[in-house]
Amino acid sequence: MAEYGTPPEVDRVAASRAAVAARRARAAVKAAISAGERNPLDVLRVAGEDPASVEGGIRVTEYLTSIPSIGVTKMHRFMDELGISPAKRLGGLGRHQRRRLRGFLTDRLAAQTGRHNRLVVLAGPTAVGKGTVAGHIRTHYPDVLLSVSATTRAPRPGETEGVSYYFVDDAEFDRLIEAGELLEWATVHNAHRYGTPRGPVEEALASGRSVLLEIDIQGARKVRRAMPEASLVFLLPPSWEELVRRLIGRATEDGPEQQRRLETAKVELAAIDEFDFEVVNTDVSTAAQEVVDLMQTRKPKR
Ligand SMILES: Nc1ncnc2c1ncn2[C@@H]1O[C@H](COP(=O)(O)OP(=O)(O)OP(=O)(O)O)[C@@H](O)[C@H]1O
Ligand SMILES: Nc1nc2c(ncn2[C@@H]2O[C@H](COP(=O)(O)O)[C@@H](O)[C@H]2O)c(=O)[nH]1
Repeated sequence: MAEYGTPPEVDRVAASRAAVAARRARAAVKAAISAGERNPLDVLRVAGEDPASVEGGIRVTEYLTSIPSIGVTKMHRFMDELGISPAKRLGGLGRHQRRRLRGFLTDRLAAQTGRHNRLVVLAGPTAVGKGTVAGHIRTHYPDVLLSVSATTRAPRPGETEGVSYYFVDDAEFDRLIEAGELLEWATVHNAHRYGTPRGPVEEALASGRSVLLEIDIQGARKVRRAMPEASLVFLLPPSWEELVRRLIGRATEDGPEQQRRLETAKVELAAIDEFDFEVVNTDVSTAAQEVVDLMQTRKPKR
């Protein structure tokens, strides 16, 4: 039977039905954005992760005009400013275009709600200095809440319960997950579980305080899903050699664990395009200042 194939008109009917279904699905997403039922930043995230998705098929022009308060005239101006061709679909944007569009919308939504990048996620490869930069912020910028994570790993010498981490056993970590008490959690370096307690973060944000999460990249992705308006900052080392030097110099892991972490670091560095901002940690206080600048109520530098 195979040599007979499908009659061309059957193919045409199937293709036109699929096109109608896709058009309807795109219209439904746009209607949900207009009605405020879907966060435009989340739609952009889905399109970036899967260009073949319904979200990926929406034209940028239609996407912008589905956002309340953006009419056709403003849309054309924004497209010019962002350097995006009117023919582009969300799933076809280059990484710089997607970042520019995301930054533009984050600032715009923040200006409308009066809330500016209050939740900042600091992530990056092992030993780049996330903990050091976050600690500097805790000491020098007391207005910022540095979230204290729960972890199943054992305390290291000098670490304090409730300041460094909440050190819990597996049963308690399971309970936290089941009770919905974690905003995100992940198994890091294939070893221990780490999670962000939801309560303190939500309370601080509700009271207008800025919050900093120092977490791994899987966690950053989960926060992006849960809170699309969060700003994701990727902390970079000045060089790969310096990263290795910092990991070995810290001497908190044995040789095989250092090797495992460096393998993970290579994968993590490849995720940089998913982030809104990059900060190079050459000098701790300069890097900390750059991160804090992203939380200020003025328009941040992108
Ligand atoms: N700007 C810097 N210049 C030189 N050394 C630094 C700098 N920032 C951090 N370090 C050092 O690098 C080492 C790693 O830093 P830190 O433990 O903060 O990294 P991390 O990113 O939190 O690591 P992990 O993800 O593995 O927990 C530490 O010894 C720290 O003192
Ligand atoms: N997803 C999450 N990752 C977290 C959290 N708290 C810390 N971390 C990350 O774990 C590694 C290892 O930390 P270490 O203290 O054992 O060296 C590091 O990359 C942290 O950023 C969290 O709540 N969620």
